[in-house]
Amino acid sequence: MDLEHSFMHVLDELSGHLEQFGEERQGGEEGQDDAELLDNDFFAYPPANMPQAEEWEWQEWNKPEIVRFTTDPDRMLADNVLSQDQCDKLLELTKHCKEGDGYQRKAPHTYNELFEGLNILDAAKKSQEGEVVPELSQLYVNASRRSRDAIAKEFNLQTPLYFSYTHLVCRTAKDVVERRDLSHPVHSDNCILNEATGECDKVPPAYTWRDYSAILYLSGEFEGGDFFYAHSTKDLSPEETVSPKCGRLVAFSAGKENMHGVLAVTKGRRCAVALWFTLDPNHKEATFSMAEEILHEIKTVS
Ligand SMILES: O=C(O)CCC(=O)C(=O)O
Ligand SMILES: [Fe+2]
Repeated sequence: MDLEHSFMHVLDELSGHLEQFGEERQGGEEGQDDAELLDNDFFAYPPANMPQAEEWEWQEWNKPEIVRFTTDPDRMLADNVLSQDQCDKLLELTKHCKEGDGYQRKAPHTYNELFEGLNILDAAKKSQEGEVVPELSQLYVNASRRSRDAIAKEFNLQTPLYFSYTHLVCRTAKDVVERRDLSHPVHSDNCILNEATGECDKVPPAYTWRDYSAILYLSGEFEGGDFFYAHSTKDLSPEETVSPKCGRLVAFSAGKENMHGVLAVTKGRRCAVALWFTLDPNHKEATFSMAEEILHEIKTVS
């Protein structure tokens, strides 16, 4: 076992034991200093008094790198959250995305691109029906959890961060020569912007319970499609742009302090896992646990 793997092994054990609160931690590889491992580890989060993931397959995962903390404490960016192989597998899963999925109301996306999605429960159900290899849906779950844990740790959250909606999405350029539109107009994820006044009202039909948002990108093999933060609710021009690439996670608090959008995807297909989180247990995504249960059942039966 190399160092990275033995390290992950120790954490694997640890996560299992933390789950049963108060239980003594066991094991650790011979010759390694546990305290040091914990100090150095990106995933010493969540602390013992918070809910832990049930089955967490650490071994496959690289250690992510926080590459940039902008001057804004409400924003983070991490690379290496997924390996190339994991991105490729999730891209394989995007073949099951459905056009327009996830938007009952008028979708905000441009007509000049095809928008497709697959939510976490539909992915698990497809595995149950034998349409999708279970490993792919499990990877979708694990990648989402890993993103959630990274965000909670980096934003130093003291209460649990719950999934509120999880969506594997792709935006594919159509054959349109001149584009002046955005792939996704500037918006906030929990309030409705009134462009005339610059007010962003945190009232229904906005998803007012969303506290944090994240996008985990699966590739950079397309043209256009940069994510950007706008200056403010009154100046929607890009302040800071981020180019998607495999394993890059962008995350931010979901309010008006982080107005954001996506530049036009002018060529190719841009896929990502879009994640929204809440601190309010009443708005916890029930479908996430349902997906986990289905996948657990599949594993137990097979
Ligand atoms: O895909 C992205 O980079 C951002 C998408 C977004 O902001 C959203 O779906 O609310
Ligand atoms: Fe958004």
